Formats: sequence, structure tokens, C-alpha cells
Amino acid sequence: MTQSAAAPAGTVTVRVPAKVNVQLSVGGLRPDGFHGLANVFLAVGLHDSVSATRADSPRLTVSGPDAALVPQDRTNLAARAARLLAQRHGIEPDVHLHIAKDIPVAGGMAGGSADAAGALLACDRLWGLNTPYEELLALCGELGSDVPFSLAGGAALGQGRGEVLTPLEVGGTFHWVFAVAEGGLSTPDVYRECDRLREAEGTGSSVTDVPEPAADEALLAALRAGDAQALAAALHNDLQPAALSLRPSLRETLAAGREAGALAALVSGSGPTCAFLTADADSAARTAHTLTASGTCRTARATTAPAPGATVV
Ligand SMILES: C[C@@](CO)(OP(=O)(O)O)[C@H](O)COP(=O)(O)OP(=O)(O)OC[C@H]1O[C@@H](n2ccc(N)nc2=O)[C@H](O)[C@@H]1O
Ligand SMILES: Nc1ncnc2c1ncn2[C@@H]1O[C@H](COP(=O)(O)OP(=O)(O)O)[C@@H](O)[C@H]1O
Repeated sequence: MTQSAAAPAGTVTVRVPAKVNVQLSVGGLRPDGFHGLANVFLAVGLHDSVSATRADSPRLTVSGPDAALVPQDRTNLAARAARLLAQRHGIEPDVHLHIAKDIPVAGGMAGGSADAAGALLACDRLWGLNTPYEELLALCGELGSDVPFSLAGGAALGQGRGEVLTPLEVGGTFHWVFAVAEGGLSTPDVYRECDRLREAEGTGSSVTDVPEPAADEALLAALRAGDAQALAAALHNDLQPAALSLRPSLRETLAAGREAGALAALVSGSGPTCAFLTADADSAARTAHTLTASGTCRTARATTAPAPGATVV
């Protein structure tokens, strides 16, 4: 049975970061259709904001240059998050969610996951539920593999399908540039292509063929030390060959960033956004400028990491 929600408030707005995977090691395909991961997430300073306002029925709006690319029906991850939270507390999901979208859509930067985590926290506060953090994290895990990290932010090792988090220490600020591509890539398609490439190489792609992935100790030490050179040497993404196979033009984007002076270049998660680690803020600004002018991406943006997780503003 449902009851009406208590503790009315005006509007609650939550700011949520995008992520880059500094290590994405992909194990074999599990019987449940997911891959076991050693996924080292780093939250970066590109954000969406999710606002929750009381309403008579569920409603969702999206603003920002890429708003048209975001589903505005019940399939939106933010709307799903609100329904899940309401259902767990036996209340109606009557809320107007507004997403101010700045994270590239279908870009391998967990924008949808960010909106889900943001909506969960915003609705929790709007409805006066004050769900314990560990319970919010568990709800995030039900919504998607990357959603718990969007709530947590900072840096973390994601195991299982990425949802089992261990927070990681970061000893400094890292300067990144993100080259945003024209159009997105589907995450399931990229995992499927990874499996296809592994089969074609003759290594096999199932859990019995692929060794269980583990975090790279040198990479974790580089994060702890805030050492950009060491982190650059350790960056690794097992989905990169699959993303490049589906979108060969990304090779030119990666090359353009390296030529512009980045310490290292890699595809962000499932892509097609490309990520460039640079030595400092000046180098990041120069790299972003050169990449934008190169014509190998739609735009390039400089920012820093780590960023805090979902935060009520
Ligand atoms: C690849 C990563 C890297 O952080 O993110 P993106 O770069 O796309 O943002 C993640 O693993 C994406 O996580 P997320 O986008 O939350 O995926 P989910 O909704 O849980 O799953 C979508 C689909 O991706 C595939 N999937 C996802 C996670 C995982 N560990 N193994 C998988 O094979 C499955 O086909 C699944 O049905
Ligand atoms: N709030 C949302 N923002 C963006 N995409 C969403 C959202 N809700 C559902 N989606 C769907 O999720 C897909 C993946 O989007 P996104 O999370 O931005 O990319 P990625 O999984 O590459 O990080 C989109 O193509 C879209 O259909």
C-alpha cells in the first residue's frame, strides 16, 4: 500500500560528476551477461545537475545542448531511480525531475549513471527519507553497474560488474582533457565487440577463458602519490580495442592529443569520448585548444580530478 510522502521541501538540486576509467580490466563474460571487472574509476569535473520538485504526477525535463539525445520518458535512468526509491518506501514517485545535462551522452563518461545517482539523492532529500548511505549505494547498484560510483565520486576500485566499490586515496590534482565525439557508442555493443575480438584472437571470451582481472598496484600507487607521469604510464582500458574497432576514427583523435603534448591518451570507458592526461593546467588548456582545432572531435574540454560525488547544492 502506498502513502503520501512527508516533509515537503521546495526544490532539491544535486550536482553529480562524470568519470574516467584509469584502469578498465575486463574479465570473461559471465552467465548473467555481465563481465567481471577491475574498474578504477576517477570522478572528473564535468557535471550534470538533477533537480527534484514536488509535483502531482511524475514528470521529467532535460536542458542543455544535447538534451534531444536524452530519453525523456520512463526509461530515463533518473526517472527509474525515483521510481525505485519511492517503491522501496511505499510512496508515490510524484516528482518533477529536471536534468541540466553537461556530461556527453553515450560518451563513456557515465552521464546516465550520474543522473540516476543524482535523482536518487535529490528525491531522498525532497521526500525527507534520509536513507542511509549504504542503502542508497545498494539501490544505485540495482540501477546500473556504474551508478554507485556516481554517488560516491573521488576515486574507487569497482569489482564484480563494477558496483562493488573500494574507495581509493588520491594524493593530488590531475589535469585532464576530454575530446567529445560526434555521436555515441552503445555500452553493450562495445562489450560484445570486446568478446568478438577475443574470440577472433583465439583466446576465448568466457569466465573460464579470461583470467580474473585485478587492480594494478603501480596505478594505485600513482593515484596515491598524485604522480601524473606514473599514472600516464599505467593507464589501461581493455575496451579500447573494441571502441576503436567500432569507431576507427578515434585513432586520429588519440594521436592528435598525443601530438598536442598530452602525457597519455586513452578511450574513456566504452567511448567514444577520448581522455588525455596532461602535466598541468597550462598543458591541459593547450591540448584542449589544439584538439578542438584539429577537427578530430566535436569539442574538447579541460578539467581536473578527483571530483566529489553526488552533492546537494
Ligand atoms: C563500460 C563502463 C565502464 O565504467 O561504463 P561506460 O564507459 O559505458 O560509461 C561500465 O562497465 C558500464 O556500466 P553501466 O553503463 O552502468 O552498465 P549497465 O547498465 O550495468 O549494463 C549495460 C550493459 O553493459 C554490459 N556490461 C556492463 C557492465 C559489466 N561489468 N559488464 C557488461 O557486460 C552488459 O551488456 C549490460 O547489459
Ligand atoms: N539520464 C540519462 N542521460 C543520458 N542517457 C540516458 C539517461 N537515461 C537513459 N539514458 C540512455 O543511456 C544511454 C547511455 O548513456 P550514458 O550514460 O550517457 O553513456 P555511457 O553509458 O556511455 O556512459 C543513452 O544512449 C540513453 O539512451
